[in-house]
Amino acid sequence: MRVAIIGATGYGGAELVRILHQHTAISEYTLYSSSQAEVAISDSYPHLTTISNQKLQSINIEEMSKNSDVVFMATPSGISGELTPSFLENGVKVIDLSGDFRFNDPDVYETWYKKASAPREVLEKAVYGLTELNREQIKNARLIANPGCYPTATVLGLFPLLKNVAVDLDTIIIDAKSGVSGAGRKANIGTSYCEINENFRIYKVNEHQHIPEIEQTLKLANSNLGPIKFNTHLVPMTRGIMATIYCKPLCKISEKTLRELYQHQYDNDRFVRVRKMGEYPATKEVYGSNYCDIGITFDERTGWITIVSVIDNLIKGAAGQAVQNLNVMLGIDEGTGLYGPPVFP
Ligand SMILES: NC(=O)C1=CN([C@@H]2O[C@H](COP(=O)(O)OP(=O)(O)OC[C@H]3O[C@@H](n4cnc5c(N)ncnc54)[C@H](OP(=O)(O)O)[C@@H]3O)[C@@H](O)[C@H]2O)C=CC1
Ligand SMILES: CC(=O)N[C@@H](CCC(=O)OP(=O)(O)O)C(=O)O
Repeated sequence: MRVAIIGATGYGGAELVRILHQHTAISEYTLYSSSQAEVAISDSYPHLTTISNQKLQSINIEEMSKNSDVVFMATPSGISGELTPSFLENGVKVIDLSGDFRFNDPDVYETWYKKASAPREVLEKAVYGLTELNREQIKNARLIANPGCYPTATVLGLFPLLKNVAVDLDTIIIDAKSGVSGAGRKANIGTSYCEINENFRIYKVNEHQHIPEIEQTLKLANSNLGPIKFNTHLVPMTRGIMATIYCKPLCKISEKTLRELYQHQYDNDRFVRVRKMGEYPATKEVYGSNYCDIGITFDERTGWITIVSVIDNLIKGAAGQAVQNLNVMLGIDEGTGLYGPPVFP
């Protein structure tokens, strides 16, 4: 299996390098950049010194197609939509970390990403790569749309509830927080130290591009779901996402029943850990790992459910989930290269 990474100089790409380094089934991977060539990746990322001395190569679709079986696109939105159709025509599989292939309807992408969509006929080839929901389809996929970081935490946190419990759908509120690496490595005033440090800020209020992705996926659990209330905050930490989700069930439900329902849903999913009663996960408890940890409770006093779902945005929210999907496509142990425990403290 020959693997290529486009966008290797970004945070998602560098995490792919780190994970593939410890992946027992992948011995060969090549790194591509649109802005640098013949420069070692370890010059951009000294933590990769002696781990990868590979030089970055220029992107050339024909050459890459001869030398690669799978391409990871760790690029900003809009790039994969342009390059992927040619890779697919050349018989190369694509795992896209961007939002370019996540929607069934091109108009939705164009409305929320404010960019031209990939053609509808290529969108139709894409399988949404939330491994826990779509494992069977991923096995035979040629194009994976790796989910967004917030949708990963949110959907894993809400799906079992919406599928199994009658909930007042108008009451669902998703309050999400992210570390700054979610914004990528490129320089930006909004993510500079002085703007982030000792600060806590809401952003993209009511217009985050992950809103339609969450709606589209959660409608598979309950087709009556309407527009969701979802907002995002930037937290002065490097990695991690916490989605705190509130909603009101239509009838009383015990905390024990709720937990059993979640445990049943994720029984065969080694990367989702449902916490014991009264325990709520913190982002550091999944830091550097492919886990999504979920805590859930029902408040007898108010009749509301609270769900807390945490991931590492760069791992389960991006590079880790992308490798999990690669493993499923290869028909090998889904956790290959991903068994590293969280780094704590
Ligand atoms: N950061 C996160 O937590 C998550 C990110 N994502 C998505 O994954 C993708 C990568 O994110 P991230 O690694 O954080 O982003 P970064 O900004 O850190 O890196 C993106 C990389 O894309 C490359 N690139 C830029 N323009 C082009 C171009 N025109 N053609 C080819 N390559 C280009 C750049 O490398 P070079 O200049 O060397 O070509 C750059 O290093 C994005 O779509 C992001 O939204 C998804 C989930 C979580
Ligand atoms: C902290 C931060 O800025 N996070 C980014 C995550 C972007 C992302 O992953 O975008 P796509 O999934 O659409 O590719 C954001 O909120 O836009």
